Amino acid sequence: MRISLIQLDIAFGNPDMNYATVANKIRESADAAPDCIILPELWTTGYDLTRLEEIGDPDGEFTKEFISSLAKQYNINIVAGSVASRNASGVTNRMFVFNRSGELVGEYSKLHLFQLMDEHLYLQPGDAKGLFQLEGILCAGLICYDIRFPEWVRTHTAQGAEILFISAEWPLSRLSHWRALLISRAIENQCYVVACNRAGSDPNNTFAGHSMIIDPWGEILCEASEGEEILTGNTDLHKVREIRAQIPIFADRRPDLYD
Ligand SMILES: NC(=O)CCC(=O)C(=O)O
Repeated sequence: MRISLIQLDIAFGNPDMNYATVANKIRESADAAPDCIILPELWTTGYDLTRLEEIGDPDGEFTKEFISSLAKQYNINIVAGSVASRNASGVTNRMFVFNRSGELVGEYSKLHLFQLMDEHLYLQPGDAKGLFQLEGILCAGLICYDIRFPEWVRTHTAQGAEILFISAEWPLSRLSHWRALLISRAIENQCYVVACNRAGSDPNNTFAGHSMIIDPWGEILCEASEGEEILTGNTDLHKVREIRAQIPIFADRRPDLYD
């Protein structure tokens, strides 16, 4: 699968501007003929958390229609990062995944809320895994802080996920953690890690960029710089199967003793 990661700056609290930017970036990405595109976390609003009741997308409906039509128009699978999706019980940080026909094939709400950026004050946590199929490949969607929870990531790969799609707004001050955690998740799960971060700053943070694709041996196949960039790379699923056969960690696990 050929994948483009759209590492963009996000206009703080300005969904209209962000939808327009994303439509342009997806059009631009299509030139590299990717099978799949991924966007960063909370790309419609950024971390304008105090205004999410006002600017969050009701049930994610506008975002779903918007992304579905772009997926169809360009014949590309889209892992649509995450958006603030609001309903009667609150706002979730929610990822939507569309296939080339514009069908919704996956949804995931961020499970672990990041207190350092006040998420626990404004967001409701998810309660379900982020597994979905794209082009016959079992994939998992995760959001930013989730990568600090290897036990959560493992529940997806133990069920067979071969590509982890991670959308993030990860600050520059912890860039070393971002890189180390992503490489670790790839090695320990023997899977591809496709991690799309944002660029730029908001009133509270400067973000790291450094989106990347990591192979199941832990090698970084491509890595963006700090600024806005569209990064494209290829995954080869044979590599996942070869490494899982060579070092059979899933067969050798002892989950009966892990609690
Ligand atoms: N948006 C996030 O979840 C940020 C997570 C983060 O920065 C971390 O260090 O973890």
